[in-house]
Amino acid sequence: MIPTLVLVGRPNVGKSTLFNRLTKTRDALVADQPGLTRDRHYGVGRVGSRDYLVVDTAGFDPVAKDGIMHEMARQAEQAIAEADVLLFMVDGRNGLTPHDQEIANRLRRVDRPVFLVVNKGEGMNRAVVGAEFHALGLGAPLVISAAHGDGVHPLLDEVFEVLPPETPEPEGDAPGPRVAIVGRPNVGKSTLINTLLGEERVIAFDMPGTTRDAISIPFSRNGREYKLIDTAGLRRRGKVFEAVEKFSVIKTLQAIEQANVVVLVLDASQDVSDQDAHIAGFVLETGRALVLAINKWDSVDDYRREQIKNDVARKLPFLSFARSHYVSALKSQGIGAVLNSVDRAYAAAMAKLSTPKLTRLLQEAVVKQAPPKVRMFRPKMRYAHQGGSNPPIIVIHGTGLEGIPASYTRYLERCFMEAFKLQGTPLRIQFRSSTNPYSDRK
Ligand SMILES: Nc1nc2c(ncn2[C@@H]2O[C@H](COP(=O)(O)OP(=O)(O)OP(=O)(O)O)[C@@H](O)[C@H]2O)c(=O)[nH]1
Ligand SMILES: Nc1nc2c(ncn2[C@@H]2O[C@H](COP(=O)(O)OP(=O)(O)OP(=O)(O)O)[C@@H](O)[C@H]2O)c(=O)[nH]1
Repeated sequence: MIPTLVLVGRPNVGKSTLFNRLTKTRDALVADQPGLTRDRHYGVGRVGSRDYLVVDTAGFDPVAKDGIMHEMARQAEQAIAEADVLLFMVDGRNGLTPHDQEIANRLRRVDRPVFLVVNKGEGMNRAVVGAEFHALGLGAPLVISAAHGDGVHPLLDEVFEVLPPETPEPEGDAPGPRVAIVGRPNVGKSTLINTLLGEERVIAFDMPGTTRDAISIPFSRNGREYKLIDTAGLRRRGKVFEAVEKFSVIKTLQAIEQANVVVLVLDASQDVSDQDAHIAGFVLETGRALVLAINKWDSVDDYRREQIKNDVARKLPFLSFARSHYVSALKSQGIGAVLNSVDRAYAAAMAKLSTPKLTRLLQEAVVKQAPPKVRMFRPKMRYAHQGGSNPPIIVIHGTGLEGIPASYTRYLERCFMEAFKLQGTPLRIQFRSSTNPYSDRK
């Protein structure tokens, strides 16, 4: 399971600066997508081969009793409860404040590793800056500069030191794609899961009391196998499944990370909300294959149906690669079609793209439309090969590729998607430029 790092600290200590730095690595993989707004509080990052989730609990105030501050505190509490590691940030220039003390008191009761991170330490003597924070009783202060990046890698090294080593995917246990059913509260996820699992043969199911970070539930339908990733701690009660935990953004994001294919459930009776858009944006960032299920179709009239179709197209334009289905989880309508699209999206996500075909398509695409000149030079693309699956990654080699605009990258994406008929998965293009223009002339 992807580990979760949660940033806490009073306002202005530099949490969002560190958040941006910790999530920059993976962001860079997603070409600028029109309409995509990122959730500034949840992100993914990678160091070496390890992925992690980062949560910024901006505005966390442990003493707020009501109002918006109270609501934010509640969310921060949930994040703290679900964290694998807490990064408690303080401001090395401002020194220790009573507010820091309060947060420290709260964090001392947490049974998870807490790292005391002293920010804004650039150009200062680390031992001196850190000294007064020893008094917080949260271990040795780690002095960093989030703005400049100093000390951030050593911090991550220490974090990964205390985390359990990466467990390989439990492959081989059951065949078929891992599917995550996600969406904001009340859109009908549990109903959909019950429709899927209730009717179908559930091959095996772990009963209560099993591990916290289980579990995928294998099931089969029409002779095909799937593994449903459990986002809410499902428990079987009689014939139906019940979620033991309430909606959790962190669990949702972890499920997306673990999935091969995500089914994003939207509620046809409601407009697309920021929360829908943020979950959708996260799916795109992780590169998972995607199917849209617009649920509660039974409850809306024709006028509303047109409205919601337009709303989805307008607010989630970056999901146009995914197939949409209009379903009723309650009445079990349209569910088979969703699973057919899951199969297709999975096949596309895992497609094998041959080097000769990729290179030929690349050359054809360039002939049809050459990349724009960057300063004086026209980028030269020589060949392409596949660099990964789920999402398929196409690596293009050549010279002068650094300045290729996102719009041209999207043009190439479209060419490849059409030629290989890749429906339901995003595609990533990476450029490898040789600095020496002669080096790859054989
Ligand atoms: N000198 C210095 N300033 C920094 C550093 N990191 C952040 N800052 C500055 O500190 C201020 C607050 O940074 P933010 O990242 O917005 O702080 P925050 O903790 O997210 O604040 P809230 O969103 O209010 O919770 C900004 O003006 C940053 O430019 C650093 O490493 N050194
Ligand atoms: N009319 C109609 N109602 C539905 C449909 N699917 C779900 N509902 C209703 O929507 C409500 C929420 O459904 P849930 O399945 O609990 O939604 P959820 O997304 O799991 O909600 P959380 O557990 O809060 O995340 C319930 O009252 C369902 O009966 C549908 O296809 N049509």
